Amino acid sequence: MRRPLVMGNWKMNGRRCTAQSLLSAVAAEAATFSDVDVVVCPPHVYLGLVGDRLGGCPSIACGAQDVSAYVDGAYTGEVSAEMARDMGCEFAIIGHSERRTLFGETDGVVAQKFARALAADMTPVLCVGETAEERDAGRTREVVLRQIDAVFATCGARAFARAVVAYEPVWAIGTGRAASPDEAQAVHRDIRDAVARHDPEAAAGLRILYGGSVKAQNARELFARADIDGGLIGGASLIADDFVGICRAAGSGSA
Ligand SMILES: O=C(CO)COP(=O)(O)O
Repeated sequence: MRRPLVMGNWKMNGRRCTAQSLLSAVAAEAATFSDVDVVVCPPHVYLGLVGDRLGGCPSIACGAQDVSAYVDGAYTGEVSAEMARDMGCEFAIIGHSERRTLFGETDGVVAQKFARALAADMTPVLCVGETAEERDAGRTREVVLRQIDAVFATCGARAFARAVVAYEPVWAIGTGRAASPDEAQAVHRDIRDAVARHDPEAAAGLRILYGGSVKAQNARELFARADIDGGLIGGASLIADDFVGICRAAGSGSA
């Protein structure tokens, strides 16, 4: 019922030439994952280039890694949701743990950005997840639900009617240590139940991605779980063969 979604978050990596060759290699294989929605999220400065390149490949969409909490105005260095939308972005990653920890984004700021993405007619991809310390203290559920609730508080009960959630345990990002399929599934279930308490219809259709050390080797087992609807991929999204393998693993075709 929920169409699988795989997103590549390039983070602050690449140059024009590597972006072009990566996109060409992924686009050339697009027919092998035609039952999966695929989105690439380059650094803002390369959005135009990526948009131009994807013009010939309608099955791969473009997303922003972040948007400003403000609308257009005197905010030096910021990029508004409206600008990202104007450059062809259909999705916006919101509240990635690197933004939360390295750039001090609070739940309140994250909720504001989520609202801006919606207002700009983009699909916000809300990242949630606990740190290693929080996990060790048995606080995973509490932390993740607090992050979800902050968005409901700002955006209202229908906040997730057109949105995606990405569960990215902080301890799994870039460490080579992914959550086990069972562990991830349990958190995804908690997230869907939490959304259902406000909006049962949105919860049923909500795509919940898993992120954190997803590779072509572990993707299929993760995506096979009932509430894992795809992945948000960091490092492996920079390597064409790996990213293509993950996209195929999300679909019904063979890897
Ligand atoms: O942070 C991530 C995607 O947003 C995950 O990164 P890795 O896939 O490199 O662990």
